[in-house]
Amino acid sequence: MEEEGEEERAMESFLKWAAELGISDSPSTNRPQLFRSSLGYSLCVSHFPQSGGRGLGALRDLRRGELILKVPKSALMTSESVMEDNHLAIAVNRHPSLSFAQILVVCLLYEMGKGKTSKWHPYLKHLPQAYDILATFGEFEKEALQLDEARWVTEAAVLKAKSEWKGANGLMQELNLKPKLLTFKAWLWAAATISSRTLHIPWDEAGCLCPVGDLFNYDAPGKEPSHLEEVQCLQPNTFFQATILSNGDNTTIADAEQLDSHFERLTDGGFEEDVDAYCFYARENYKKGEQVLLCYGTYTNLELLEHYGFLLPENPNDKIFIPLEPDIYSSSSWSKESLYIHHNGEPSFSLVSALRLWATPQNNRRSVGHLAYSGSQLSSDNEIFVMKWLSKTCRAVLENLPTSIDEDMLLLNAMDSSQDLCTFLGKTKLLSCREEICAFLEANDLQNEDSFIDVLLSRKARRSMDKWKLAVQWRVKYKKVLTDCISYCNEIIRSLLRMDET
Ligand SMILES: C[S@@+](CC[C@H](N)C(=O)[O-])C[C@H]1O[C@@H](n2cnc3c(N)ncnc32)[C@H](O)[C@@H]1O
Repeated sequence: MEEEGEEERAMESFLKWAAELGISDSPSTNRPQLFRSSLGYSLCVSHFPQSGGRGLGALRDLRRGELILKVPKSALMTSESVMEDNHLAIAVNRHPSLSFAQILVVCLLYEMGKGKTSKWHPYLKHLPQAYDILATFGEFEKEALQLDEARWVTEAAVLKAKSEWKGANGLMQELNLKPKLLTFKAWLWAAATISSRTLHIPWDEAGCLCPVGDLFNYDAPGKEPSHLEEVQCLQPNTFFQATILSNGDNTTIADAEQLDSHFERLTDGGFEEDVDAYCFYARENYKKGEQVLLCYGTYTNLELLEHYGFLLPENPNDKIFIPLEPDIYSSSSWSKESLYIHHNGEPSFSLVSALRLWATPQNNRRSVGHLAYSGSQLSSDNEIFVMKWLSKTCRAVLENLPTSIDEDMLLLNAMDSSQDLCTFLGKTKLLSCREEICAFLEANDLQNEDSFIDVLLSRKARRSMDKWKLAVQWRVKYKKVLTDCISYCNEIIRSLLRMDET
């Protein structure tokens, strides 16, 4: 309780600091609460346990397209703004081979090293202490992903982080960073902060850290109405419209064009040169109390895990890849990346087309190519062969995995309902994934029976379990897509056989 009160007070002082920098969720520049808090008119900081934890809630009904938050350029933490510190700028310039991202990581660590004297101290204090992006996964959590595709992505992420850290080491030594800030652990923390919190800016490909603006949790794209609906939906009194229409006669073509270009970026947000600020707009209508979300981009669940350390239970942009024979890739001109299965189990247009061609005798492929590329079935026999092959391949992948969806679900249940290690071990005693549980204990130095006396998990073990849980959630989603694909194929086979009979 006391802790909560303290957290609230700390957040209040952060929002007051943000207001002093001109960050505001109100269109009016002379509202009474100015300099008291940057929020309070449209948004408030709240907790949403099911979708992202700390986030921003609507303080009133919000209309799609309405400006809800503005963060002036001077409040953004970018490499450029941190390098106003001459000592840092001179040192960075001596290392021209570093990437934009490496420079921003060093800037963040450098600023952390300043402690209370940093201009951004109130902001830095509120950053998460730990992250779950794939680069932070250890061997155990990587193995728990079970699928090669995911293990490779994890391995590559870890290697990339290590090599970027090593590459920036010379600069960090020159800057005399405290030993704690020179470690790979500190680098991973800063790199994960950059990966999961930066917003796009036109002048630096590493992006910017945006106080308050980085409190929006993620919503997947894909359900926005068309532009036409957007126009109808906008209220004439929104701050956004007031800003552009105040420039003059709203019937001029120039204004109409300006309006069009504004519609392009209406949902979510972006840096706007004309107001020299990052502006955020409501991406849909929100009722008072609902969480206001931001779309960071289009990501599969594996990409969300890689860059942001979470996944969506229902992700309309999820896709999975299955192992395909080399002949399949070479029998058509579809790219490898286009041959996947959608989140709902339907094979992609290109995958079906490629399989139809591959299942056609080589000497006939030329004559049916135009049909296959336009998405037509080639024949009932060809279609049944393709669907049977796809269903068999999905089943083989499922059978080769060490655990079933049901076992994974039991494991997830045990994780969710156990407060301590003894309970967890009791609940998982009869599960067939004993090997995996032993690997968790080993990875966290918990094999010794004595460690069970201390029933509460160490911080390290709790962090490992959080990542383990994400890995299991990811593999369950993968397996569900395979199962749905098998059902989809079987349904098509059944309907084709019925048609053949009649
Ligand atoms: C830009 S921050 C958003 C604010 C963040 N929740 C905080 O407390 O600072 C992005 C991070 O929030 C979390 N997050 C955002 N959207 C989420 C969602 N829909 N489900 C679960 N976690 C989410 C992830 O940890 C992600 O890396």
